[in-house]
Amino acid sequence: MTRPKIIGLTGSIGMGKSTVAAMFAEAGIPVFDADAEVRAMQGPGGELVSAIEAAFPGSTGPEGVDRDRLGHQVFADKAALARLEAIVHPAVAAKRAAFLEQHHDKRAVVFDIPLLFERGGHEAVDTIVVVSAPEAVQRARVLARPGMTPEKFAHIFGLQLHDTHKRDRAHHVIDTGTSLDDTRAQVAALIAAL
Ligand SMILES: CC(C)(COP(=O)(O)OP(=O)(O)OC[C@H]1O[C@@H](n2cnc3c(N)ncnc32)[C@H](O)[C@@H]1O)[C@@H](O)C(=O)NCCC(=O)NCCS
Ligand SMILES: Nc1ncnc2c1ncn2[C@@H]1O[C@H](COP(=O)(O)OP(=O)(O)OP(=O)(O)O)[C@@H](O)[C@H]1O
Repeated sequence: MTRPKIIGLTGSIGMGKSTVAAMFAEAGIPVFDADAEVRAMQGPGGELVSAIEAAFPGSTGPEGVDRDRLGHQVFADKAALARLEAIVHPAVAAKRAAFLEQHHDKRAVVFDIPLLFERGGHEAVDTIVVVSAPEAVQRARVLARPGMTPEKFAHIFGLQLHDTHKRDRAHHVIDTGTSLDDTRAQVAALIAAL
């Protein structure tokens, strides 16, 4: 059976992955958004809410998981983060398989996966695209987000494979340190080349 070419899209915090994923979607390529799937499953009535409440008592409410609160708890505690990942990642993998099934007749799809290198999965894609920007740009973008602090950024930064290593292992790098138009042109050129 033929299947679509799978483009694995990844990049560290604030590098512009979601923005670039939206550019692929605009170009007509279906995008599996791992973060969005997680948010939906953690949202009101979401399928992971009760398992997360059981593992992290008090972390959920009528609106589902309180992500800010849970984030503060797990980003500074590797064992707690591993427990959360053990709940979340198998559910994401199931959604990804269903997405692939749904788009089995397409020529290409994008898997937007923040932790593609860190948690494996890069073997399961046909080509790896890393979004990257200078560290100062990354830092400025992230610190401009509501609720972000230098400490939280430092914790998350330390949990992720360094951008240099991601770029070394990429088949293609999209530079987001420039203008949005320039980035969109890079995405268009990449789609044409693939
Ligand atoms: C802990 C949670 C609730 C915090 O949510 P919050 O909205 O505050 O942060 P957000 O999800 O936007 O993440 C902020 C940054 O941290 C990164 N990040 C998220 N989870 C992880 C992780 N397990 N390891 C390393 N970095 C991570 C994201 O890629 C992003 O760059 C949420 O990140 C979560 O449920 N994480 C576990 C699931 C997971 O691994 N998701 C990412 C891949 S699917
Ligand atoms: N050339 C560019 N390419 C991509 N993003 C850009 C560019 N110039 C500015 N930005 C801005 O940088 C921010 C990147 O955020 P985005 O949510 O896409 O990052 P992310 O890598 O998905 O983050 P996270 O991993 O934390 O979820 C956006 O606010 C976007 O508008």
